[in-house]
Amino acid sequence: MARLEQLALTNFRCFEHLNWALAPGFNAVLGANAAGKTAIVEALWLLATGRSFRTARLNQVIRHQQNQAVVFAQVEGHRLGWSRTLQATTLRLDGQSVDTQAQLSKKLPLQLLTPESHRLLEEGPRLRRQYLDWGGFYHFSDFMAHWRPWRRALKQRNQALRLGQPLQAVQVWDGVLIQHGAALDVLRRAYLEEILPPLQRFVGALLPEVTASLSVHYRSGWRQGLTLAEALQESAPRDREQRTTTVGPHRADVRFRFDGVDAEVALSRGQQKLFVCALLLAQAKAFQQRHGRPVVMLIDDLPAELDADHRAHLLALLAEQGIQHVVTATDAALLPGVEQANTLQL
Ligand SMILES: Nc1ncnc2c1ncn2[C@@H]1O[C@H](COP(=O)(O)OP(=O)(O)OP(=O)(O)O)[C@@H](O)[C@H]1O
Repeated sequence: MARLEQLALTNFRCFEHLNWALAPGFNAVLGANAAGKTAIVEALWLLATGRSFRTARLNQVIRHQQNQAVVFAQVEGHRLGWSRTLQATTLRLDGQSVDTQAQLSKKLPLQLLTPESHRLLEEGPRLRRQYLDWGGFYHFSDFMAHWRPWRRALKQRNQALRLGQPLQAVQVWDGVLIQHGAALDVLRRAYLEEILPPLQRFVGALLPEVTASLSVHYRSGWRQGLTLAEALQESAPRDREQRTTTVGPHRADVRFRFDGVDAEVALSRGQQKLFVCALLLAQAKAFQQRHGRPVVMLIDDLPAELDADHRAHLLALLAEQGIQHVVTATDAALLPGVEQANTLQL
């Protein structure tokens, strides 16, 4: 069972030292405002993804007047470490330095729900692509073998366009871009097809009052009916004019509709949050089916915008799916079933 066993923080945000042993199921973090609940969720997310959902400037996580923040976790016996000095980030796995974030991410499949999670539906496609690529990364062993060269080629091509280099210097990247970009598109489509049945089931369970039928609309990032090669050919004059690559998997999107109406319009804010839960649970299910072990789910400020019944329902679903979860709240009374949880009181 995928299990986060221990978390230790040193000079991370408001914590000088924190050491917490986690339980396999329900873990609750309780504390007043500014006690550091979100900091705990942030630390785990940093370890698993290399990114903070609060800031792009990672130095901010270093405790004031200190010069290094360290996050350590034990996951299924593996020791994962992330540390940040004012100059650099260092990653460690089982005592050895590692070069890529992906090596840590593979060991700690985390999902995150925060009071901002409805942005997945409301904002532009970037977060929805991240959602898709979280899936691709864990679901297909060759995903990174396509993603890395594709991303590098895209960066170089955009650089050539930005510098106004001759057509030849731009198109020299097209072969790699097309080969790996088209492969990514196939994987993203395949992943969506796989998560649709569990998504429909979880929507039924969490939003029983919604009778409208759900449909998923994927867009590759280039005009339908064209291959990526044809689309790049067609967009060449526009790319030169805009000095960037205007078509490709970096422009992909996926939209969710209920009876043809976009989810962010058809659903209330609370329902949107539950729908995002269903999206995460569908991924968790696909992960479990593929790897035979569950993900770990982080829920920061569960009470925000969910009423008591829906909170209870969501927690029951997580328990039923065998998903280890870390849930924060200001008050124990807001977390149904908290008596059975492993609780960290800040
Ligand atoms: N680099 C830092 N060094 C020291 N303290 C910090 C640092 N960054 C943030 N803090 C403090 O850490 C505290 C914890 O904030 P955090 O947002 O994690 O708390 P929280 O329990 O999630 O609060 P809320 O319930 O209000 O969302 C805040 O008081 C903040 O000012």
